Amino acid sequence: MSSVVLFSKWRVSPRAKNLVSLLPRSGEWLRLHSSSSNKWINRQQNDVYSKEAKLRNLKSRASFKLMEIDDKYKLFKSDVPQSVLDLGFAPGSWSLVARQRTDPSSMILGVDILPCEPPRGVSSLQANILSSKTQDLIRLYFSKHFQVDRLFNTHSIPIDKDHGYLPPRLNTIEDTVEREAEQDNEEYREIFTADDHAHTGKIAKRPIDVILSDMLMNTSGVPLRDHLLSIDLCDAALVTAIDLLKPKGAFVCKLYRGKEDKSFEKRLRSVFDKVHIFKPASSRSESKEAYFVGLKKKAKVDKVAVFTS
Ligand SMILES: C[S@@+](CC[C@H](N)C(=O)[O-])C[C@H]1O[C@@H](n2cnc3c(N)ncnc32)[C@H](O)[C@@H]1O
Repeated sequence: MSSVVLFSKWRVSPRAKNLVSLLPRSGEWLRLHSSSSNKWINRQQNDVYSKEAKLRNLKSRASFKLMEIDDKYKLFKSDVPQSVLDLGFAPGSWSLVARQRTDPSSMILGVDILPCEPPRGVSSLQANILSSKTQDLIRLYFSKHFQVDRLFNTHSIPIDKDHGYLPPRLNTIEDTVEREAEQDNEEYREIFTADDHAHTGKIAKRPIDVILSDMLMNTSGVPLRDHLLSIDLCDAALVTAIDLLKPKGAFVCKLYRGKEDKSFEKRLRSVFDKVHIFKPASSRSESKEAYFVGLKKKAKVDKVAVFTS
């Protein structure tokens, strides 16, 4: 029996008929959709920050938020190389500001769950920050003298007693050289040259100077849901900061505000000596977003205590 015959036997129930009558005709869908898009376009066109971003060839008005944060809290240094991690970097406005405001030999890595071409001079990783494997890849990028064992399963790493979580169980160049005779070298992928290692001398356990997070999923319009999802992303960024940010390092994190603000602020205070909540002038006043800034990361942080006390 063909599907056409089946379809011809289909009857619309009285209840379904009522529902169908509630649906707008196709032109109305179109009008609804186009009126909200028009609103968005008008708002963008009349917005001074959007105009300025266009004039200055910036990717988006979001650049100004980071500029304001940096003007106030001095995150970037133009005279010493820094390592900067930009979480939720797409489309790249913040990474571009970091690139422009840091020393040219700084390392900047953008991470986003979406595929995105990074700005020139910025590296990128397409990954979900909520996956622990992502942290390993970030560590690998900044610890440039490490080599990664291709067969290494990051999910089976034992917990490190020293600082709580994933230890850098990646192979150093010396380890690999020693084992070269007995192992097939094809199992290892060299990320950078041995010269980098000789130059740097020591392997930094926590290699990052500044961690930025502007992560947010599309808001649903249900404030509590959006707030709790935002808290999850902020906590993931904070875990990354506890594990990978240098002592005295700086942290910036966007939070869609709500009832959990205070507890997140408390966690931040147990990791950083100074904590500020900042709403840049370039952030729309009707938006529930604010930026939580942590400065001077403490030298010793007990991650379990941060999340349990
Ligand atoms: C507001 S946009 C960031 C804008 C960016 N700071 C800029 O200036 O161009 C938020 C980004 O967070 C990313 N994001 C959301 N959840 C994420 C997750 N779990 N892991 C990685 N990125 C995520 C989104 O894909 C989105 O690109």
